[in-house]
Amino acid sequence: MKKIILLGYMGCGKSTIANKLSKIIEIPFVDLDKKIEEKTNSSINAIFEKHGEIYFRKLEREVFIELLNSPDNLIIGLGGGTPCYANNQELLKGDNVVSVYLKASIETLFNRLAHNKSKRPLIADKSDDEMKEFIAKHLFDRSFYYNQAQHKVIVDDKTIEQTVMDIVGILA
Ligand SMILES: Nc1ncnc2c1ncn2[C@@H]1O[C@H](COP(=O)(O)OP(=O)(O)O)[C@@H](O)[C@H]1O
Ligand SMILES: O=C(O)C1=C[C@@H](OP(=O)(O)O)[C@@H](O)[C@H](O)C1
Ligand SMILES: [Mg+2]
Repeated sequence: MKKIILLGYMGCGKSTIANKLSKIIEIPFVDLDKKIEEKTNSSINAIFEKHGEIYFRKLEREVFIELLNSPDNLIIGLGGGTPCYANNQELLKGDNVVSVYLKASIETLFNRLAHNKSKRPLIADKSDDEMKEFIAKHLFDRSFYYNQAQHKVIVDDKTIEQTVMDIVGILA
């Protein structure tokens, strides 16, 4: 069954866009982070705090594979790091998978994340200056993995609706 996968850096809009896309194309949306939180009955912050990032990455891969193997058509919103660990990028190449990279500039990401960092353990404690540098370096490191996606949509200066319609166009 078809899986539409949205990937990209924290704050690029995976969760927001997937939610809206789901309503338009009438395919259910599952947010990988939310699924992990439901399964563990624990927040992403608490998982990082109690068990560390490596434990989270194992869990993330397990739950991602579980979703890919589900018999339903699904839109899956990944976490920002999902394609960058444990060879998960290979899972983006399956026959029934359509993967879309939501590509945002450092500036867009900074503007969105500056007020939305408390639930993101990798940046929660960073000052504005630290964040800018962190995002720039981290995005550079991760871009190799994001660019493995089959499709790319630039999200800078677009409304949620415009980005959703770009994806609808790709899926047509
Ligand atoms: N044009 C836009 N497209 C997507 N998100 C936007 C846009 N403008 C503002 N935002 C905000 O940016 C944030 C994106 O966060 P989120 O959807 O959680 O991203 P991700 O899941 O990729 O980390 C949300 O707070 C959303 O409301
Ligand atoms: O980039 C990352 O490594 C992470 C991104 C987060 O998801 P969002 O991209 O939805 O914020 C979440 O999975 C976790 O905090 C780690
Ligand atoms: Mg998200």
